[in-house]
Amino acid sequence: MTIRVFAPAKINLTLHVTGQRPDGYHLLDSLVIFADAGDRLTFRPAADLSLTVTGPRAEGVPTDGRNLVLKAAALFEGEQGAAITLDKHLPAAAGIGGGSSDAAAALRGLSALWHQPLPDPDAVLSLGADVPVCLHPRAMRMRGVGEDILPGPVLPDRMGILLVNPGVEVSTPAVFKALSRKENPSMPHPPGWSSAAVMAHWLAEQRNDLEPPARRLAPVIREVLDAIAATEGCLLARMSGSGATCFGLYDSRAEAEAAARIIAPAAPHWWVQAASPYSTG
Ligand SMILES: C[C@@](CO)(OP(=O)(O)O)[C@H](O)COP(=O)(O)OP(=O)(O)OC[C@H]1O[C@@H](n2ccc(N)nc2=O)[C@H](O)[C@@H]1O
Ligand SMILES: Nc1ncnc2c1ncn2[C@@H]1O[C@H](COP(=O)(O)OP(=O)(O)O)[C@@H](O)[C@H]1O
Repeated sequence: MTIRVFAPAKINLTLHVTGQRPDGYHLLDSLVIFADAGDRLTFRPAADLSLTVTGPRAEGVPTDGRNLVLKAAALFEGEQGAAITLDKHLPAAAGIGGGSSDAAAALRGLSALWHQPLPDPDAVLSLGADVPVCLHPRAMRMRGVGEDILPGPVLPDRMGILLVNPGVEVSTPAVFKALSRKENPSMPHPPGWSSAAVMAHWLAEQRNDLEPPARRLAPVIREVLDAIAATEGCLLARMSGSGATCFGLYDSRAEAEAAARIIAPAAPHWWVQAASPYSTG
């Protein structure tokens, strides 16, 4: 028996930082979607627990107990075996939740393999603020420090996404620390949208509050945003999470793919990926 779980890239279409808790964690209000670009995990029965990391973005990803996949496995009752393979396609520490999405995929895969319920919500949150939302890979509104999640709006039938990462790792705590103003307005209720253009118009009124501090720490983010914004048909260019990955929105996947064909050869060291929204339905 082999269980396969896809771990899609997370995109913060908006990221409003609305306050800070006494323990230092920030309060967020974020519209999150997922892309059909991501990592692939397989789970097979085995006497011992093991993790093998493969794929084009495997380099530098920990294979020991620091890997969020093994941290997720440790939340289940008892010591059980599984041979886990993580086929890594997403850049790490990139603001698109690669590790968090892997952790959520591991929770789902091991729950099925071991016939155990998912760990309780506090345990899931202890893996990372992004892990609860990654357990529900569809349009979601995320609040609190990441634990308060509810279904988001229905996305337009047709839209294209471009993801671009300049290969610079940005530390999430460092970006939060560099944020000058912690109390910013929350996001209005996201309505449904009839098209990607109408959606982008609404999103343009919203913000990623982590973009200015991330740009100060990694000025190349400005170049990435400019490159995306200059492509034909780009409706919105913004950074995701704490960066440095930025996204572009387009009316169709074909337009996102055309933009990727412009940017990739001009910046061979950047990770450039066209995608569509991912949804488990
Ligand atoms: C900023 C976001 C937005 O979706 O995305 P990424 O840039 O990581 O993709 C997330 O909140 C990140 O989630 P995640 O990466 O799981 O965070 P954690 O491991 O729990 O926390 C890393 C560090 O970020 C800071 N942190 C994180 C979440 C939060 N609500 N407030 C914070 O201040 C803390 O300094 C914490 O030590
Ligand atoms: N499965 C994993 N994939 C990627 N990084 C991981 C994984 N498990 C642990 N890590 C560690 O987590 C850190 C943050 O990775 P990631 O979740 O991809 O970033 P972000 O939170 O910015 O989206 C990395 O620096 C890496 O060392």
